[in-house]
Amino acid sequence: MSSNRVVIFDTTLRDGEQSPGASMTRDEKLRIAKSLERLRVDVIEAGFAMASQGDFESVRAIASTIKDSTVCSLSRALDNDIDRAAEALKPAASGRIHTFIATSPIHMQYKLQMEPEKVIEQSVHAVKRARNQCADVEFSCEDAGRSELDFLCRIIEKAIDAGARTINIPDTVGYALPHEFGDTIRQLLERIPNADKAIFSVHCHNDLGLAVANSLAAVVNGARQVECTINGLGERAGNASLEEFVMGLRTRKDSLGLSTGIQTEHIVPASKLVSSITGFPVQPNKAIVGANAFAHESGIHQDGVLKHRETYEIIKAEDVGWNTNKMVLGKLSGRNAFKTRMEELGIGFDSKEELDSTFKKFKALADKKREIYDEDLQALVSDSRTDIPEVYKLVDLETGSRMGSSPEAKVTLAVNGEDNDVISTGDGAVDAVFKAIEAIARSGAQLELYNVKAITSGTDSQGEVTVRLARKGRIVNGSGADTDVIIASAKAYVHALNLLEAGEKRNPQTGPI
Ligand SMILES: CC(=O)SCCNC(=O)CCNC(=O)[C@H](O)C(C)(C)COP(=O)(O)OP(=O)(O)OC[C@H]1O[C@@H](n2cnc3c(N)ncnc32)[C@H](O)[C@@H]1OP(=O)(O)O
Ligand SMILES: CC(C)C(=O)C(=O)O
Ligand SMILES: [Mg+2]
Repeated sequence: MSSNRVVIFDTTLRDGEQSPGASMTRDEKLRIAKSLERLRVDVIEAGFAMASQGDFESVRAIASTIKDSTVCSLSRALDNDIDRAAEALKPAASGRIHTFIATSPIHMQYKLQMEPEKVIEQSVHAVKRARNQCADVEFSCEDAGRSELDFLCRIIEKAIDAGARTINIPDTVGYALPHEFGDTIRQLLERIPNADKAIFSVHCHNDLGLAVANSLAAVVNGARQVECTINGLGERAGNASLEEFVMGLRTRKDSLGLSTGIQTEHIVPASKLVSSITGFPVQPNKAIVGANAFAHESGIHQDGVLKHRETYEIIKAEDVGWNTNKMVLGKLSGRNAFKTRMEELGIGFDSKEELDSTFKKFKALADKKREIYDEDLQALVSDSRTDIPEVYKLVDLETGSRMGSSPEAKVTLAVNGEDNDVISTGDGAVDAVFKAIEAIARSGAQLELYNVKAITSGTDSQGEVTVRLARKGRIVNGSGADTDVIIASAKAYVHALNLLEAGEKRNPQTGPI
């Protein structure tokens, strides 16, 4: 392996599972392990064999199935733990025992209640015992981020002599700052005489949101394995996120000169699988795998991306497994994105004026509605393209409802350009509106059908109303759309009246117009 290659050690199934509420069954872990193998993760930490019979069986099942990644089990620096890990890993094509012990003064004194010399002695014993059963042994100095450098140098030198081939420096409580952590790695590599006999690894937690930054600082200073998890899952605030670290390295190869073996186009499917199995949703603005990571809503950005993608994107969505980037139409969008989306829907514009007037309607709708869907756009155009004379025009509408009394509607309807006001009551607000319109129009038409449909889901959805009116053997379907369903109903009724006036005929054989 080249010295510029960083080993990716995924611990979603071990540290990731330590996220409260993220525990996984054996079969779920196996599915995730297969997806990690597809990603070409170098090492999969499958669990902590000593933790429970279930975890032992998960490690064993993964060790029996996975062929292209090394399968690893965690163990304390205790004989029984190590033996249990070795037992679980027996079927592995390539297995690793990962043994650890805390090295910080606070952990040694209060948690382990052991003298530092005893910690060194127990580590050496543990590494040797692990090496007797497995060629690939990793040793971790838990809470290295708060350990004394001299002590780290001493214990690591002895662990390497005992046979550890990977030395992991965890920032267990996410305390380190990138410049400090990078410096620790550099000093360890410089000061430990046998450092060249092992790969130095880091395992960073995200308590200060610095896990990926610290991991990057570590590889810049010579670490060549990074422990991470899909979606940044892990104890407390989580571990360094695999997708962010890997894409950081890949995107900034110009500056870092380092690479991994990860097949990045499998990142998003892996993220979705982990999220669905654990029930931990991915926040929309999460880098790389969040739903908004490649979405553009504002007009200036959309225009830039449409002209040249790299103006606002440093990664191609397809490279990490999204189908494509996306333009989200909303009140901040501009003409270029609007026109492009309409063209994708097969809707062209004959003139700039037509584009401008439809765009104006789109902006008015977007002011009322948070997200505009394709169906909204289609409704917008069909509303504005029905080419009929406007004998009736809805000018204003006011409704009032109170429990225990009939709703009231005040409608202002222009007939051939002349405004008329009427107030009506009805069995419901819509009935009151229709009665008010009829009181002015006196169309003599029969209401044959009234239908409301939410064009999209959500309470801010546009309601699309269809009103079918019949008069003297003619039947017409009027339609109207609005985020206010009462207004949509009034628009649909008036549209139907105009269709009747336009004399569009019903062919009884072919159904309504
Ligand atoms: C930083 C990390 O992520 S470390 C990994 C954390 N993950 C887990 O703990 C999940 C799995 N853990 C478990 O299922 C259980 O804690 C077990 C099975 C490992 C141990 O359970 P128990 O025997 O009941 O011990 P308990 O969890 O209460 O306490 C841990 C013991 O291990 C000791 N210990 C902790 N780390 C180590 C270590 N690396 N090497 C040796 N002993 C250790 C503690 O000092 C304590 O010993 P004590 O009981 O003599 O005081
Ligand atoms: C067991 C070790 C590597 C760990 O998870 C930590 O220190 O955070
Ligand atoms: Mg950890």
